[in-house]
Amino acid sequence: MKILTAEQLSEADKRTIERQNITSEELMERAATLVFNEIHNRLNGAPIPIKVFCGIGNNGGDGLVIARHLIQHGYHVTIYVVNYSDKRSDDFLANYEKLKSITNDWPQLIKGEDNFPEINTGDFVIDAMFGIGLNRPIEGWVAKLVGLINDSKAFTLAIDMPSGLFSDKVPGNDAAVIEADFTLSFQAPKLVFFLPETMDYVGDLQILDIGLDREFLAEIKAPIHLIEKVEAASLYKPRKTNSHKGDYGHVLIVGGSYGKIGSVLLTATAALKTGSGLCSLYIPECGYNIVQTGLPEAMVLTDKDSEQLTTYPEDFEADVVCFGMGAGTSQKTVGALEDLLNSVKEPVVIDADGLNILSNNKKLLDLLPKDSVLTPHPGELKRLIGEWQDDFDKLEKAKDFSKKYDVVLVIKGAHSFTIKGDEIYVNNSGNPGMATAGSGDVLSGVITSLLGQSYEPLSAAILGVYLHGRSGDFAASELGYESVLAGDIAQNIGKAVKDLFQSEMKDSERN
Ligand SMILES: NC(=O)C1=CN([C@@H]2O[C@H](COP(=O)(O)OP(=O)(O)OC[C@H]3O[C@@H](n4cnc5c(N)ncnc54)[C@H](O)[C@@H]3O)[C@@H](O)[C@H]2O)[C@H](O)CC1
Ligand SMILES: [K+]
Repeated sequence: MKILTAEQLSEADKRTIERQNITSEELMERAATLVFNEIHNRLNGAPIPIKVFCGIGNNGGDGLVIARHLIQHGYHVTIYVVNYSDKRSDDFLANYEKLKSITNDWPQLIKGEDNFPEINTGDFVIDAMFGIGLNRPIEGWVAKLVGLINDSKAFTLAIDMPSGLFSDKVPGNDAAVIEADFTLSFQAPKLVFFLPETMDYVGDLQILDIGLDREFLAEIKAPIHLIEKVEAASLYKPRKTNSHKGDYGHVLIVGGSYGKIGSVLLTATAALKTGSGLCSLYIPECGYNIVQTGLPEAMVLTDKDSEQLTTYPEDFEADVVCFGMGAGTSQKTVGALEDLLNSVKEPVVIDADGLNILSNNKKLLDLLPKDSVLTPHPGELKRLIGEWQDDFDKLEKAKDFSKKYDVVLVIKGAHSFTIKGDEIYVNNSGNPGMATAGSGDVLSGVITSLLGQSYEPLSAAILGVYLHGRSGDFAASELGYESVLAGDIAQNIGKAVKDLFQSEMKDSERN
């Protein structure tokens, strides 16, 4: 799904009005009615106090439409007009008028702190103050009202965007932003819903298809995509009936050191579970028995050093090589990576200590084969690309890095970001149970396996990240977040692959 900017959405709005020959008021009615349906489906007539806070623009107009439908269906609704300006939009005014025919309870006008209502924890708050039209931080008494809503701990549903959140920048420290429990957003997700600095304001997210012009949406150039099941499934390459293990790649996993042999075991397990035909490991001698016992399906070669990697087996023929997990950063292991990069011409996967070695020896970056996949977590990324001011700046620096070294970057996080040049793919599978030791080693194994199975590097990264998250979702639905171990993620890869072609999951599997 394309992630769009506020400008692109406003343009889509205009085109829709032209091409569908409808008024903007009709579009607002359509969008806000969909929101009402979602609320009604969930509340099912419950007599809880609903407080709708409407701005004076079109986000406020949406709020008025939602309130009208709620009142008509017998809900206990109080409407507040947050009068931060007297310049009301036409569609706001039209819907303000429409209220007259259905209720005698006129909206309460808030012009300052004196008009603030009491908000109780048990209230249901609808935030329709600002949407994509916010163009400067919320200030003064409106900011205080945002604080009052947040402090109330009332369940808060944000319409289109939590008020105070911009679509294209991170709000400053101490900025007033609604901390929504749920956000119902129109037509396309906005980037800030997925960035570490802003995602917490959004709560649970649902995108409503409000029927904006299909042709326009299909044509519009969007360098940022949200990756969900359909997008992941479109990358998948089915297996041929008439095939053998040689068709699915031979991966070589290079890593491990004394006390950290488990990492390579996890990577190798994940590679085999993702479908690699053959899996070999190159590890220090101390890991030989551990790997041979723990994973009989894998083949093992050992370095002459018993505790760390010092060389790379140059004439070993593998389809893809992965380097780094548990390897340590000793000078001898730097030499091993240098040997590897001097002998391998196909894209490699570099993770963990492999990334730390690259950060400490920047000249090695120039040896990376084109389209190699690097999978840093934020700490490793900082060492690679330097400090950033905020998440938008981070993405710019990451894009520059990807272009400079011609590599695919996977920035791991709650929503992992896969970056190649100017293209960004935001992953939407996974859960907090996956924040556990070895989870990244499993991811490297999945991506390496896909590369070995002839997936293009970018596709291998995007699909690998999605499958890894989805495997974690299956593990968490069975075990609970706290009990998910990295090995459980690897054990569920098969379910994640099968699930690519199954329709929506049952509620019991949802996290
Ligand atoms: N795009 C769609 O698919 C649809 C969107 N709808 C809704 O419309 C809003 C956007 O409405 P708009 O009137 O452009 O902006 P807002 O309501 O977000 O803001 C109103 C107005 O406020 C001024 N302003 C901006 N920042 C501040 C500030 N800090 N303090 C005071 N005033 C401020 C500015 O002039 C804005 O124009 C979208 O989010 C949807 O909810 C349609 O209803 C359906 C289709
Ligand atoms: K809002």
